[in-house]
Amino acid sequence: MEAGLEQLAEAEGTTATWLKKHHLMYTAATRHPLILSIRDGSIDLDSFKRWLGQDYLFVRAFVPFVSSVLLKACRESDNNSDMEVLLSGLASLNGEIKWFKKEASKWGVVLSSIAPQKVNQDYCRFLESLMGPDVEYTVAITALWAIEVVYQQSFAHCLEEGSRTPPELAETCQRWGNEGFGQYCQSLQKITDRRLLRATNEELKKAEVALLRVLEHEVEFWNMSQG
Ligand SMILES: Cc1ncc(CNC=O)c(N)n1
Repeated sequence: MEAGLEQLAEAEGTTATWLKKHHLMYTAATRHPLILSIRDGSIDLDSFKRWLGQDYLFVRAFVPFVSSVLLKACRESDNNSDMEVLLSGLASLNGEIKWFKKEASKWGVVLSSIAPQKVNQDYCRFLESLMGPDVEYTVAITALWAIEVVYQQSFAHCLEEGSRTPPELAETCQRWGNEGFGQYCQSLQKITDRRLLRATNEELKKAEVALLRVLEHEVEFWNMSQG
């Protein structure tokens, strides 16, 4: 088993069980050819720029989604530290949007003229479907954890020993591959596992489906960026 998966499995929570059960999908999302091409230095820079522009639009749509999870936590959570974890995640998106703008200008990507591609629209629509008051906190936080952990595991892979990530892409990999973001993902995973322990069978089903949908959307997002 890979080091990343082993680490996640240590907690032995429901999320770890699901990642093992769906390891093919999980690996497809976290070891996508686009990520492997960053890691081995063969990345086509047009793919990177396409990803950058589309991901900026995604992150703008991601902000209201994270806010909606924060709102659910405030209303439904049995543990008041959840709010602090989610608030820190929301706050870091402020710096992230600024970073996208700076990074785009560095690469000559004009963000104002980028239209979302269909795959991106579909993913954003999926986020919207999770924002309603009818969606349980447990289901929404499962999706949020999955979205974040895919990026954390993908970009951390590009920073591991032996990777040949081009220096001009190091900052991008650091953004999601850094230790702090890893801790944030672990906090989300702990919250998710705690909620899943108390979930009804129906909620468990919905949460597992949400995880799978996230993994599918993430694979599609990388595919779209590769062109
Ligand atoms: C498509 C996608 N998935 C996950 C993330 C990571 N979350 C926030 O930045 C992201 N930026 N884009």
